[in-house]
Amino acid sequence: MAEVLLLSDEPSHERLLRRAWPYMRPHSGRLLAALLLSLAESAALVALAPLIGLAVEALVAGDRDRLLTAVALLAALVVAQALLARFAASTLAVAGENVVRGLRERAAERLAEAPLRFLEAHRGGSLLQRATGEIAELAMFVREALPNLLGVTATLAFTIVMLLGYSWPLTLVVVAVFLPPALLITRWFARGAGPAFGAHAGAEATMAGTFAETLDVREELRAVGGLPAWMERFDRDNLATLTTQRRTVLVENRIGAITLVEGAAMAVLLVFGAWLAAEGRLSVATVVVFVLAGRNLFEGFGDLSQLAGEIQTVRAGLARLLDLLSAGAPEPDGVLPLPARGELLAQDVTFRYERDTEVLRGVSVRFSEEAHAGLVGETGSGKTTLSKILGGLYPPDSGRVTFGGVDLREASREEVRRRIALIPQEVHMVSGSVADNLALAPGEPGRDEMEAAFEALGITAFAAALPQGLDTPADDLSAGERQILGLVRAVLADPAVLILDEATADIDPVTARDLETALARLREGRTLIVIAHRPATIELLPRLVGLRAGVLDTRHEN
Ligand SMILES: Nc1ncnc2c1ncn2[C@@H]1O[C@H](COP(=O)(O)OP(=O)(O)OP(=O)(O)O)[C@@H](O)[C@H]1O
Repeated sequence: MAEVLLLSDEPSHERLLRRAWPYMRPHSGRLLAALLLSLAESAALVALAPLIGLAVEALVAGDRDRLLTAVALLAALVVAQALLARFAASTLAVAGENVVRGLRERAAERLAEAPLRFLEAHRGGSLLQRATGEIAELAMFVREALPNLLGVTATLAFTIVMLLGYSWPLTLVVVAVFLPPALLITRWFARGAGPAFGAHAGAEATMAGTFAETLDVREELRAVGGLPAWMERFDRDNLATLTTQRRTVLVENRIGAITLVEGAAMAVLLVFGAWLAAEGRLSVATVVVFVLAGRNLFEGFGDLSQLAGEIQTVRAGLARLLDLLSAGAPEPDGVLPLPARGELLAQDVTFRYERDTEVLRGVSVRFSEEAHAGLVGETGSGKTTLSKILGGLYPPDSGRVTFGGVDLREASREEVRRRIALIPQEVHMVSGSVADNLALAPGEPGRDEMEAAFEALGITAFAAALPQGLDTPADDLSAGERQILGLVRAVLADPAVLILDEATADIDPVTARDLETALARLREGRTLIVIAHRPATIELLPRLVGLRAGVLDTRHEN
């Protein structure tokens, strides 16, 4: 099987920032401005304590002028700090939201362009969770926690530098009492956090997958009475989510131990500071500065630890999102043009959806220009798979498919779509009107072209009978009507080859006639390959290609 990169349930958290940088680079100017504003805000916050110290000194010395100056500066600094905090937060939020928007666009692009095998290998809901849930988490973090994170980190660094300037022995004692145990606790937290938060994100994605599947298989579940068994499975997924969440709470609680260390460090600061002051080695004002700044220090570290839980959640989400962005890379597009008409040839094609099960083995078949043929065989023999490979939707694992002598893998996807139209048994419509769906044809045709296509296929009566014409909601159409629209969409692209998986769903006689009329017109001057289920269709085809358990069945060669 062609290698498909699979998403990991708990992707690596290594070098996350470096891996995310390409998505941040376009907004680096604003991010830098936000960083500078944040640094300025932190500097203003840290400067409050020394200013209060100055005021205390002036008060003790009875110096009224100095006291007034210190108070005026304090007032100015408080206002400046508040303004800077506001600007920093809003600039960072805008920059962060732009980064998140870019990530969202890339994720949507990836899902739209990812190799079909990649999409098939994963549950739709879990991919959706990565592309939406993880991004929503990231957006929330950017808006609410990131400004705080930057501010607190800078405040901590500035506070330590400032305190060293006042009294390095007292600073060292405080740092020595506080920092080692606080760091040990943080490490203890971080060690458990990666796996705990990663497992929780994985469990949530599994549950999202089950949720999405519930909607996909709703009719089958009700028809076979499978709801109780399905709900049991959902309950299991739900319980797994709860269990992993409990683990994250336990890990988060580890960080609470820092408050004990905070208390001990403050006590040491007071006792040692008072002793130094009593010895005359420190002024009372300096002790006041230490007590005020010490609070900044401890609270800042406490805030950082609180944020650590959110950081871990967002790291797990970011890792899963980056995993999606790197794993779901589209197959490289070819560059060669395809001739307007030509022979379609499969040579020794082998294909597996999953490892070890060969669905097609050494299939070689030739469809000359304008040939009409039917693909027949028992259910599961590989007809649909061969049609998708002939249509260039999946590359074969070995062998090749050529059109007009050009390997489809080397041709541009756009050219392949224009030359070979594939109409599946069940044509899915996107939400919107008939016109919205026809507009998906190559070249984005307008309404005039759509009407001309109905006429060319001889089914203007079909178009006229649609309740709201081209504005009829596509959801309201039957399987047969959707397949007719598939043919109309095909004629809009004017393909050289038409591959039709004949609808097996019950089609009313009027729709069946319209379908036959459209097909009869459409086949003129083109290669037509029909996966034929109805004897009436098989009879009309001059050649049959048979498949049996993934190999050509020569009994049908005529
Ligand atoms: N997306 C898929 N992932 C894994 N296996 C698949 C997938 N699609 C088809 N298969 C398997 O490949 C084999 C061939 O399926 P395929 O649909 O090509 O047969 P078919 O002849 O078209 O059958 P039918 O007439 O019922 O549509 C079957 O065993 C099927 O279970």
